Amino acid sequence: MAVYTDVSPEQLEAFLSTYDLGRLRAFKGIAEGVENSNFLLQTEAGSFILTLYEKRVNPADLPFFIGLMQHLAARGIDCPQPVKNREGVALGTLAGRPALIATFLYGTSVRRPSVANCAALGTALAGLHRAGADFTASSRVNALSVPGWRPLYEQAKDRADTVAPGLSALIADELSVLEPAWPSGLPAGVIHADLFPDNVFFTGEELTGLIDFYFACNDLLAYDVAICLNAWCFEPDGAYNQTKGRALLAAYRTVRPLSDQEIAALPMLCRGAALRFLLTRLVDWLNVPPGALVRPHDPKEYLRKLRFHRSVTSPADYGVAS
Ligand SMILES: Nc1ncnc2c1ncn2[C@@H]1O[C@H](COP(=O)(O)OP(=O)(O)O)[C@@H](O)[C@H]1O
Ligand SMILES: N[C@@H](CCOP(=O)(O)O)C(=O)O
Repeated sequence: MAVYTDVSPEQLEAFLSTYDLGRLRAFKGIAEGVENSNFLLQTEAGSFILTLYEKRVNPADLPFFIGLMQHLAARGIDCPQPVKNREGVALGTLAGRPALIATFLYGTSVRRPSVANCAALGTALAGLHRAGADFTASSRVNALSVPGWRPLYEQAKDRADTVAPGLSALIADELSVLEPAWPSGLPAGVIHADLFPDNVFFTGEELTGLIDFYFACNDLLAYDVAICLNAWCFEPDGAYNQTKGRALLAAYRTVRPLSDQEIAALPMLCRGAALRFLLTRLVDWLNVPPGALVRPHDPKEYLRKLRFHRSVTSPADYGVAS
């Protein structure tokens, strides 16, 4: 569950009184999510999401995340729109935490994405990349790109083999391949960087919302595509589903073409994306605080994906032709 900070009705009423959202009708904590405390608010003006930012979010990054959501929403992307208080300010403080009220998005996330869901995701991802192209008000370095991986490995290497035999050596080998060969010079811009199925809402087959922009940053656009191929196109048995990959990539390319260089780099980018999530999951898995209510994500899922990418010989294996 993800409510780390309790908020009393009195605190919330006082906070809400600085907004033009009417009186509070109801509020409840949201169990999903792992990073921040989220609440569903019902006020006289409708439904909203209240987020209290917890320890892993750097307050210095909040203007980037909030500015980005405002920018994307203004360009027609279905993402949470930060709500400003009567003084025109979106970011406030509640229960000692930085706090944001944002618009509520309708729809539900899918557990097992279909081919049609993958295609819709590809279209939405390319739309997000295009809409973010002129977001220049601020920028954010991707702390979880190549330079961030080795420090994570250092934290995990001594105990990695308790998760899977040989894992420590395999990660060391990956780092020695990826660090010197990581693509450069590809088109870059704002990426979501965590557009997993739990962060995408559908109503039927229609994609109705993208949420959780708290890993967004400036990085290679094709790296975001690689993150999504990893998150959307593998089956529960660990097999890559080329039909889903083909649908995702083809839909993406109808909105934002991929260059030959980006396509050629896909195998390396997919490997890197798998390693990035393997590493963060591994560190979290090995450091679950006693009594924690949040269940860490399984690092072995990303180990299986990484093994697939190591066996890839051509971008065509992902369902794309250059
Ligand atoms: N704007 C929104 N509209 C509707 N539901 C939302 C919205 N933002 C968050 N949620 C709900 O809150 C849950 C957790 O949000 P998320 O941003 O993924 O949290 P975390 O960053 O803590 O992982 C989501 O799974 C969703 O159910
Ligand atoms: N998507 C990441 C974990 C981040 O969780 P989120 O709830 O903030 O999307 C993973 O699967 O490892």
